[in-house]
Order: sequence, then C-alpha cells, then structure tokens
Amino acid sequence: MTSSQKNRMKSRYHNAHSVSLCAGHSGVTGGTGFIGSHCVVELIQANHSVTVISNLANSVSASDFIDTLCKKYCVKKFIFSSSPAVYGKPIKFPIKEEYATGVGITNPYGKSKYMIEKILNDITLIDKEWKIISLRYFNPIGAHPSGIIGENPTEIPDQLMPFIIQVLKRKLPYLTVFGNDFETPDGTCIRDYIHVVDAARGHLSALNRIANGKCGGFEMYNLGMGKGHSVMEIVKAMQYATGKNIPIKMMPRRLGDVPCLCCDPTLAAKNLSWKTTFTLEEMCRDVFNWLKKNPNGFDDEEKQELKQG
Ligand SMILES: O=c1ccn([C@@H]2O[C@H](COP(=O)(O)OP(=O)(O)O[C@H]3O[C@H](CO)[C@@H](O)[C@H](O)[C@H]3O)[C@@H](O)[C@H]2O)c(=O)[nH]1
Repeated sequence: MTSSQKNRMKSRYHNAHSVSLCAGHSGVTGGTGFIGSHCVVELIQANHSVTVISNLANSVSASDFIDTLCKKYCVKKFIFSSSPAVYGKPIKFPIKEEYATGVGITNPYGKSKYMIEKILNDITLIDKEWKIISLRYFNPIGAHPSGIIGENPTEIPDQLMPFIIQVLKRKLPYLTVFGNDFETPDGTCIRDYIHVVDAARGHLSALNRIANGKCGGFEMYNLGMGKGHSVMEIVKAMQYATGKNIPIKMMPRRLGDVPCLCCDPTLAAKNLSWKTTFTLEEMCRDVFNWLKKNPNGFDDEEKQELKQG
C-alpha cells in the first residue's frame, strides 16, 4: 500500500460512522464528522434521542463499533455506512444493488467496506434478531442549509469539494484535477453527488424501515441522485455559485480512481421512500452559504465580499 493510499484510508476511517437503534434511542458513531453531524441533526428533528460517539480527533472504526459496543449494549439493529467503492470498477451503469461486489476493488477503503458488508450479512443469517441496513451512499457534498455545519477539513483534504473549499479560502493555490483522459465526455471522472442532508435523511428512512419491522435481515441500498457530474462540471457549478474563479492544474490520474460511479436509486425509493431533494446548484449554494457564515481563512476584503454574497 502506498503512503497516499494509507492516508486516504486513514482519513476515510476518520469519517466512518454508523447509526444504531436501541429501544427508540439512536447512537451515532462518528457523530461529529461531516456526514455523522448531519445525521444527528436529522435524527433530533425527527424526535429521536441521540447519543453521539466520537473521539473528536479520529473517530471509531466500524469494526471496533461492532465488536465492542454492540455486544456490550445488545445492539442488533443498525445502519452501516458503506460506499459505492464495494462495486469495484463497474462496467454497467447506472449501478444497481444486485450488481457484483468485491471484484476489482481499487482501494483499501472499498475492500474494507466490502468485507464488513460480508460479515454483517453473515451475522444476520446466523441470528435473525439482527437487522442491518448498509447504505452505499455516493458522493455527499453540500452543507446544512442553516450554514451552521459543513465540511471544515483541518488537513489537506483528499476529496473534491473540501479541496475546492480550501482553494476558495486561498489556503491552497489551485485545484489539482486528477486526470482528463478518462473515457468520459470531458475526460474527467464522473461521480453521483448528493447533498449531505439527503444522505443524512437516508439514515432516518433506513432506521424507520428497521423500526417498522420491514427489514428482512441484511439489506443494502444505493443513495445517489442517479445522475453523474464530472469534476469539471463541479468546478464550474462552484464558480457559478460563488462568483469566484477556481484555478485548476491538470495532473495525471490518481491511483484507484474509476472513471464513473453513478447509481440507480430506485430500490431506495421503493423500500425506504427516499430520494434526493437537492439539485447540484443547491448543493453548491449551501457550501457557499456555509463559507459565508464561517469566513475564517478569508482576508478582510474577501469577508466583506462574502457578506454581500
Ligand atoms: O483534489 C482532488 C480531489 C478529487 N479529485 C477528483 O474528484 C473526483 C471525486 O473525488 P473524491 O471527492 O475523492 O471522491 P471519490 O474518489 O469518488 O471517493 C468517494 O467515493 C468513494 C466511493 O468510491 C467513497 O466511498 C468516498 O468516501 C468518497 O470520497 C475523483 O475523480 C477525483 O479524482 C480531483 O480531481 N482533485
């Protein structure tokens, strides 16, 4: 494993979270992270009592959570945060849940998610009391529309939107675009971006399915818009939303990136009554709104500009 792969795996474990259900009470591991914190807001708004489990610096990995917390507190119902990375390098689009997983996975992160899904599936086969929903959410971006929570990386980020945020804040001089020679219309990678609030609401829908006794054991769902956007489309949408130029530098492909990940979200619509509600423009608007309310890193003149929107 290269050091960049290790870092990517490390930073993604930092973001790992799960949502569990125990006698009407929800526990969110990694509840102070980007997705976890939005889940906590949605759960509280839906009148759940919530316990947040986080070490604030790094977070708890999914496997630690299963081994220790679940056994101690007899938690047998929870949501696992999975990833489209379990599909490896898909050849058919849009990706459906029934497509093969585990073949051609290009990074350790995807491999770990795949292996944990297998273990969870086995657990539900052995003991019928376990009800687990694995959410394979595609690329969550955006920020809470209130502007109170959003993505605020402390280190140089790996992911596209936090990187763009750092460029907008002039903490980084330009966005490095990893590859413009993919088999896509503009040559840059295509991903299925969803608003982080939609991703959080997906957790709530999944918890409701379990609470209503409808979950058959181990189930997995794609959470995505069902529509892909390229890296350059995201850059343009963010330039439009912010009115700011985002300098870019073309670089070779990043190890492990697949050209396209775009899902079919109809199973989630059918069983979870879930679908995306925010457009790409709204995701970018909410990032900008969050930046305006959290202007640290901008100079005074820019802060003034941000205030004026
Ligand atoms: O500085 C950057 C960062 C990213 N990208 C590109 O932007 C796209 C999206 O990258 P990123 O935001 O890192 O998302 P993914 O690589 O698609 O990884 C996402 O998709 C995985 C599933 O494959 C998830 O599980 C991860 O959590 C999630 O970050 C990719 O084409 C990257 O090459 C750049 O060009 N420059």
